Amino acid sequence: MLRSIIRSSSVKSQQVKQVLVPRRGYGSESVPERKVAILGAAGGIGQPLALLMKLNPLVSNLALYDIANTPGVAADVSHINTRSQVAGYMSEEQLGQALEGSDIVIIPAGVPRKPGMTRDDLFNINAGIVKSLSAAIAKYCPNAIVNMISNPVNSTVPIAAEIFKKAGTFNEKKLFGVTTLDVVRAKTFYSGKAEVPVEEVNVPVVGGHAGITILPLFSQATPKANLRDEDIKYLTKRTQDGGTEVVEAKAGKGSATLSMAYAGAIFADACLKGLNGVPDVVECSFVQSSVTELPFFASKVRLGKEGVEEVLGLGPLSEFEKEGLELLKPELKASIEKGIKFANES
Ligand SMILES: NC(=O)C1=CN([C@@H]2O[C@H](COP(=O)(O)OP(=O)(O)OC[C@H]3O[C@@H](n4cnc5c(N)ncnc54)[C@H](O)[C@@H]3O)[C@@H](O)[C@H]2O)C=CC1
Ligand SMILES: O=C([O-])CC(=O)C(=O)O
Repeated sequence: MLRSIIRSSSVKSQQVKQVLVPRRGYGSESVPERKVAILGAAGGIGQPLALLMKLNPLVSNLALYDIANTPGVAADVSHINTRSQVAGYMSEEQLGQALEGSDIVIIPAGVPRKPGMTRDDLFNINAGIVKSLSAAIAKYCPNAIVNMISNPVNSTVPIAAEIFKKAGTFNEKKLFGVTTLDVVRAKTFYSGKAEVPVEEVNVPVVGGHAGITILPLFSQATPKANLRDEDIKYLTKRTQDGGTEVVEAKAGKGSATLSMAYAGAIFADACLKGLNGVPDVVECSFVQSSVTELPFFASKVRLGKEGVEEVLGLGPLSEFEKEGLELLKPELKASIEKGIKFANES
């Protein structure tokens, strides 16, 4: 069995060291060493995400962990001539090594949906996976930022929070549910309808990451466009059903992987920039929140050296968005409570 750790070259000390890395677009100022671990790195999301993180000049060490197939993925990615050292880890006894010294842990481990399933239908399998990975994070890299991709995000983030609380390591500034794909979709769909250049579009998406809990705020979308109410309704529904659109198109072969890897890489890059002290890095994410009465909620978050610097409010909402907000609360509350209960009972 392939159990050996694959390294492109030996992984250096995990201490944060300042090194001079001149990169186009990043200036030639010193860039600290940053270790990023991906758990579930050999999966549909994990592989392209590993590729994209290997291309990120802010990463110095890339640890790829999965229960199967990581040596091949790590060997493959490690040949790319970019800054980071790549190491592959497989089997539970190597999980500690994969995690140690990590600044950011990205978790796309778990099963994806098939047609006809909701994200909550994944709870029975993925809740246990997230629970055991969170326990390992608490043990081996308690100060790392965690980017949770595994579904149902509305429950897996509360599970991780409870496991960290039990271990005495919970830091609400460092736990993020990745909802960036909802923003990516909202931007793409808005650009098409509003006929504005997609690279200029900004749309906040708040709430959670499942069905009606996904609430895009098209009233705040820029560049402004005078869309009709029926267009806003259509865009909202399409954003909420974006995941299902891909699940159905893949017809049993999984859910969004490539667009998710892109979204995961965008969000991890934002976290790295925040850690490195780049000012005004703002992304939407599902975090511990007092923006509503719910304990976790997705909204715009300013990222800084300690993770969350500020959870931003919702801003002015249209009547349609206010209705959507009230409609989503019971479902999101139930999903959060389900996660908390699971973490504390099992
Ligand atoms: N947050 C979001 O916006 C999105 C979340 N997802 C979710 O991401 C998750 C992964 O999706 P895919 O990559 O398409 O699935 P996949 O089945 O292709 O890959 C999952 C990987 O996780 C690994 N894995 C399973 N148990 C593990 C464990 N205990 N430790 C480490 N690795 C483990 C598997 O070996 C596999 O390689 C699913 O739960 C999916 O619903 C998918 C798309 C968007
Ligand atoms: O829909 C799914 O199951 C995967 C997902 O979260 C998404 O694509 O937004």
